[in-house]
Amino acid sequence: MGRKKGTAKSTWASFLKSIASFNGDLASMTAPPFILSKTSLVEYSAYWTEHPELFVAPAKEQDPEKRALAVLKWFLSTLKQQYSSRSEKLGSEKKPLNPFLGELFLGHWEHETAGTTELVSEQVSHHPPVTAYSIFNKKHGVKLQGYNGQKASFASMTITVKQVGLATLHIDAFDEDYLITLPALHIEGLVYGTPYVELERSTIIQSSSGYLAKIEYAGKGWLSGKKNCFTATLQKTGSKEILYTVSGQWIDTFTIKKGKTEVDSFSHKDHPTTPLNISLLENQDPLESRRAWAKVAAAIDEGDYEKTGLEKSKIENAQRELRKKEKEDGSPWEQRYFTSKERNDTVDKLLEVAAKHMVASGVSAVTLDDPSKTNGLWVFDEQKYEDVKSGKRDEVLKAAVKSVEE
Ligand SMILES: CCC(=O)OC[C@H](C)CC[C@H]1O[C@H]2C[C@H]3[C@@H]4CC=C5C[C@@H](O)CC[C@]5(C)[C@H]4CC[C@]3(C)[C@H]2[C@@H]1C
Repeated sequence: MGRKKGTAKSTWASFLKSIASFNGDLASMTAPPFILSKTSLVEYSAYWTEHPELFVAPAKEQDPEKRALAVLKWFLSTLKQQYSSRSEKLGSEKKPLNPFLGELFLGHWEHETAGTTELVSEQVSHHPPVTAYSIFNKKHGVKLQGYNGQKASFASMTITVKQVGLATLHIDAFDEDYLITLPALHIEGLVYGTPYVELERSTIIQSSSGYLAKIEYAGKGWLSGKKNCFTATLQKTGSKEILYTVSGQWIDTFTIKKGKTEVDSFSHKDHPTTPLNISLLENQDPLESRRAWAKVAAAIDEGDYEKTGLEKSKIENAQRELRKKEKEDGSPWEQRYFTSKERNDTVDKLLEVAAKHMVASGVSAVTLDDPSKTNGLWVFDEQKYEDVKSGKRDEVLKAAVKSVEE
């Protein structure tokens, strides 16, 4: 794009000055055009399963300890795509498009051994922005669902992001659940104009079968001056005995040890990701992300930032009109695939076991998000999903789409 180095430097410098007056709402930041990504945040749910073979591996483990280890290995394999794939593909972290309420991202992965893995991702809240997702592989009976939002702050030239939300994995064959908490992150490299994500503090995976994994994240100058490092341990509920330790870089290679013996390792260069299949734009529902943002994406590709702004404000104004109308009619927007609940006994039970286990096994507490304090828990509604598929909700959906398209 026709951007002279000089202008970029000055726009980036004025951008950094603007962040200093940051109010915590990432979406409201007007980032300079070259940092804008044409990808909407609603697409980020796909990063959980770009290695479907690892996602379904736990369902094949008869031994509960090895199953818990397989879940930890899958989780660790998702971090590179989640937090570093833009830097890798685009040269730096980018600012995603801020999804509108009801925005959808639907797709599926086809893998020779894992079979079909389906993705449903929906922007269930706009103020504050919350994305909910359900990813399931029927052949192996593995289901992941979760939701996330972000609380951001800015200090000493660094944007720090605390993630709000959580994920739960269910393995049908063993009727087993895993609670997964989300890492905090900060954006490094802002001053140099090449921002990238560094994860921080720690997260846990607590299984209903009584295994607790804890992952501690660290950046440069911690392990060996390398960035994006972590160490992880797997323990049995209440026991101080460490069953496995995992360490390395989540953007590259990590090894799994039982005591001093290396029993497994994972390296991204040996594990290419499986591409996600999504429908052609003309076959997509008007609320599907890439169809809805097509004009904005084209303007960003052309480097025509004026047109980008114009097309973006068209979508944003239509949304504001819609909210106003819903308020007048007293008919608030209805989420298509997800329902908000105050409590969910699976999550409550796992949060309780995790908290007890961390005390009993001397694991220093991590921030266990109590869902009720984070504007409710968003759960995938299988009935809503089947009704949409069977066409039972066509009338409702047509009305919703019509209101957006007007
Ligand atoms: C807003 C100021 C601005 O544009 O600064 C420019 C810089 C690109 C830094 C801010 C943006 O950095 C992006 C990184 C995004 C997170 C990356 C991965 C995930 C994991 C996923 O499962 C959930 C979403 C999450 C947490 C992304 C949230 C949004 C982040 C922080 C983008 C920032 C706007």
